[in-house]
Amino acid sequence: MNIGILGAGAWGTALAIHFALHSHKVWLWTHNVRHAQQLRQERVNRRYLPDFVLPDNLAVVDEFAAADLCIIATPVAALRESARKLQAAGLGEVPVLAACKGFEQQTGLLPQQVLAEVMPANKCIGILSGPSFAQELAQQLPCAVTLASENFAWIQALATVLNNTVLRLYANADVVGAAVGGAVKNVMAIATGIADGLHCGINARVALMTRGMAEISRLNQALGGLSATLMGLSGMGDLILTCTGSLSRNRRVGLLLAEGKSLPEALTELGHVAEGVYTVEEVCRQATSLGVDMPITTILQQLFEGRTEVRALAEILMERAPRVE
Ligand SMILES: NC(=O)C1=CN([C@@H]2O[C@H](COP(=O)(O)OP(=O)(O)OC[C@H]3O[C@@H](n4cnc5c(N)ncnc54)[C@H](OP(=O)(O)O)[C@@H]3O)[C@@H](O)[C@H]2O)C=CC1
Ligand SMILES: O=C(CO)COP(=O)(O)O
Repeated sequence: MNIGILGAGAWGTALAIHFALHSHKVWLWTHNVRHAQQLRQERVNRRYLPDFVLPDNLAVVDEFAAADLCIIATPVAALRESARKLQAAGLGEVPVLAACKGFEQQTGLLPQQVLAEVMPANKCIGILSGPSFAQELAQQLPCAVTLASENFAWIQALATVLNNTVLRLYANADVVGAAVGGAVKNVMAIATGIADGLHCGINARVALMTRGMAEISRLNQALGGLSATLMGLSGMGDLILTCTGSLSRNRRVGLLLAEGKSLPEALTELGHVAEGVYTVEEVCRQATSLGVDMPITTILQQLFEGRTEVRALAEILMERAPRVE
């Protein structure tokens, strides 16, 4: 296939390298012209994914070229703008996947809903989600992810075409469930990072992950996603990876907060996007309007707004009234 990838951060670059190594012809675009020049000159993404050479069949472009599939791998905050650029370039009906995880701020839309708004004539809109650290995919280590779309015939065919011995793709028609799991697990990764950084122990980590999944399930149900999807790669799979894996940037933010860093300091030190930070506010807004109880997300919102301190989090969560499971 001819695959176009928007966003030359860690994830866009890893996907581009992976698909190029598996015989697809790939173009990679970044909004940052100087970064594009550096990529073309050195053939290595020094800023976001060092140590991996860009294969010859991967072109770093300034203008979008024709494509059979476009993948938007920018942060969610840049998804709408990137989709608009595709639409303006005449690629608005090319099959498209969002590879970012989160809710759009202000609108509260999930990635596939943003794409549908910007590209109303596109019949093939989906998301790529699931447990997948960029570093490991770039290394060509085995990985399994979810491709989800309301257009199930298309997404199933796409999963078959893209499937290879390194990346196994599972098709799913429940795009809401897949996107909710992918978005909110980042919030739980920040929470477990904090707990681990404060040496609360493994019991606490697993309690947060499990009760985190309970609150993700409540939100998912209220938004119309299926609970079965949360048992899969884009739900439980990505929750486990991100809450326990040392490569997770969201988990790292939690660890830095536990060290006493402020949120801006933690994000500067990270140098990458941590979507959970932006997801917290939107999830709280939706949870309130839908009447969904999300105590872990709510406590993080209080922390980010300076209404509580990192050392008080465990006590606040543990002091809540007993509930049934
Ligand atoms: N890294 C990973 O392992 C995985 C990440 N994801 C998801 O992929 C998405 C991207 O993450 P990741 O690549 O890791 O992030 P990074 O922080 O590594 O890179 C972000 C990239 O987005 C670019 N960008 C920022 N603003 C814009 C904009 N307005 N228009 C176009 N591009 C922009 C940045 O460019 P510049 O800095 O030059 O401005 C940079 O190239 C996130 O939603 C993340 O959750 C999903 C699975 C795995
Ligand atoms: O989504 C991811 C892996 O599936 C990446 O998580 P982080 O953004 O926390 O690194």
